[in-house]
Amino acid sequence: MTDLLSAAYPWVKSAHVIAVVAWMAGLFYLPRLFVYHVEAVEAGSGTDALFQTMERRLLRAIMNPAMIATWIFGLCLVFTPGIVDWSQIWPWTKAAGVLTLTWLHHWLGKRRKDFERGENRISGRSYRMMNELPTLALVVIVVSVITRYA
Ligand code: HEM
Repeated sequence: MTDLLSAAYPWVKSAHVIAVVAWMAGLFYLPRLFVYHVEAVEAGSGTDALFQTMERRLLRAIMNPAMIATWIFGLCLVFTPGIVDWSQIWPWTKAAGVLTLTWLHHWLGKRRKDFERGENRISGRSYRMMNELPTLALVVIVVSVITRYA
């Protein structure tokens, strides 16, 4: 099994980064849709229904599969011999960033259901602030994997 993972390493890493890009696109875009949904759309209108469709499809067709693929390929990389040394710091800072993004994904999924029920309680300003979280996590993750500081 570990031989297979070593042989597939460049392909698995490529698939991992492709999945990451798709996931990040959704994590940046969904809270931005929520900002406009709160600030510019009247509840119960046709535009409300259109936003709900865009939000549901973004989450189901892109973000959920991309998050799952990122995790599966990422864990394959973790189990590839010689790639991760847990005595170093970078895997832990990366893990903190990844857990933050995974939490944000689930939080956004719950807020999408609130919009669907017409029960959103969160302001556009708060969604704007949440929109900064993926940027912060991305900086931590990319610096961790690229610099691989001790
Ligand atoms: C979901 C759980 C994740 C796991 C278990 C995971 C694990 C890994 C591992 C073990 C590597 C291989 C490092 C190497 O070959 O040097 C890697 C590479 C990489 N990961 Fe992740 N990762 C995850 C999520 C993410 C996320 C969310 C991002 C970006 C936001 C990301 C960005 C990258 C990049 C850019 C590389 C390539 C680094 C390089 O080749 O130097 N990963 N990942």
